[in-house]
Amino acid sequence: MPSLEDELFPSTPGKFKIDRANTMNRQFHRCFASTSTIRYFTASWGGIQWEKQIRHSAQIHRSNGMSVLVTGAAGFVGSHVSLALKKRGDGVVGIDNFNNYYDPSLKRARKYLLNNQGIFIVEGDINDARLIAKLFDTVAFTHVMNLAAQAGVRYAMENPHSYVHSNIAGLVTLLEACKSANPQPSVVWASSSSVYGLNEKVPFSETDRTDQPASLYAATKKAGEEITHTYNHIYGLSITGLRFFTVYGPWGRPDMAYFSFTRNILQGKPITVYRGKDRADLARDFTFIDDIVKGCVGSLDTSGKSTGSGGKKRGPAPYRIFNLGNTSPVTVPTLVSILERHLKVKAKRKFVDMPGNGDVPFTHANISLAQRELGYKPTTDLATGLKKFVKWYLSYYGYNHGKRCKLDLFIY
Ligand SMILES: O=C(O)[C@H]1O[C@H](OP(=O)(O)OP(=O)(O)OC[C@H]2O[C@@H](n3ccc(=O)[nH]c3=O)[C@H](O)[C@@H]2O)[C@H](O)[C@@H](O)[C@@H]1O
Repeated sequence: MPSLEDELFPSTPGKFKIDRANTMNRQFHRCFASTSTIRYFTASWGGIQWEKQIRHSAQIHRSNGMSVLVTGAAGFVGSHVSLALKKRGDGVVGIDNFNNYYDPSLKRARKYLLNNQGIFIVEGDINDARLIAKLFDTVAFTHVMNLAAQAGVRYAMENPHSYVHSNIAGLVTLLEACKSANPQPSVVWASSSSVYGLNEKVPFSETDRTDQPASLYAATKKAGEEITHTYNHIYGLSITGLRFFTVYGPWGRPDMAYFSFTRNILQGKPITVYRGKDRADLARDFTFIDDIVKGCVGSLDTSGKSTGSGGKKRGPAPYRIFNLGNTSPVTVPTLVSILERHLKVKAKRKFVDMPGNGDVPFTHANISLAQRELGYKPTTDLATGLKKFVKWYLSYYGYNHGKRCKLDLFIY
């Protein structure tokens, strides 16, 4: 029988001790920032004690291990990847700005779990060049896993500047630090399936055109692919960009459809199901978090070295882009039916024509390149993955046999 921690963080085989009482005592407040202003929390950093914690967290506990700076470490993918790396003995230091795009208490809960495993998360923004430089002064990171980003396709119409802030300006600040670091780290970062935009050729291959983004979000991710290319070309940074396909699972993002549908279904509220042209169902190549974690770790393991020093390229370095999908698209109405089955509650569907807000009708990944180069092989179908998500959701938000439990807020 799987342990509680395996259920909470299924991507991390083995035993982590988790304080059950504390991780359960949490209430959900809101989905994401209701105004167009994202709050970026600033925190103080530096000092002997702080540096000691960073070094301790970055310590490697296996031969040929790596020390990885994970940005967005309190985020969905970031927290899972950090734990998986730590678990196998790599050194991990996290950074996260804990913004309020969605309920920050969920990010705090993830941080709490990571802290319990000896992972230190710096509260700060990747736009803070002094902070990033300080981190590189303190630790010679072998790898950077950049998962800090402004996510969400439709929110880009509400708050376009937050996408430029994190996905472009923040990325450049981070790459500047990487290029100047000695030794330079290898960089793996999160792009998105949304770069395929209006591409109609299926399944989507890495060589397909990506010059027709349908949202500003997609445009900033595509810009990231071009920006990282220049750092590879000029400075010799080893770069791997991962095009994630609608990642879902336990500890996921409340702004995503599977998560908000679950909440509404349980609360007896209607859910809005978008439909495409001629009332066609929309479909996504939903990919389970454990599979994504394997793809991220495989990318770090095969990244190859950066070749620059003193800010100068000394030879060609790897530049790679991979699809990380499931190769098995599922329609949104089917997603809803699976949730109904797992929740044992009927959804109140409201069908609406897809608004022109950046959505694309379908995604479908060709993963043969990742399979060949990374040994990437997704193993979780949507029904199985959603079952794990629902189980986590019910325990995290304190549902008990259909009834909402009254729980205290957890104070960190
Ligand atoms: O893979 C990706 O590239 C992207 O996947 C997701 O974006 P999306 O696929 O739009 O995921 P959801 O927001 O969860 O939407 C899933 C599907 O549900 C539909 N949907 C969404 C919300 C809603 O209220 N109703 C509804 O039918 C959407 O149109 C879409 O077809 C993430 O939110 C992005 O951050 C990520 O980069």
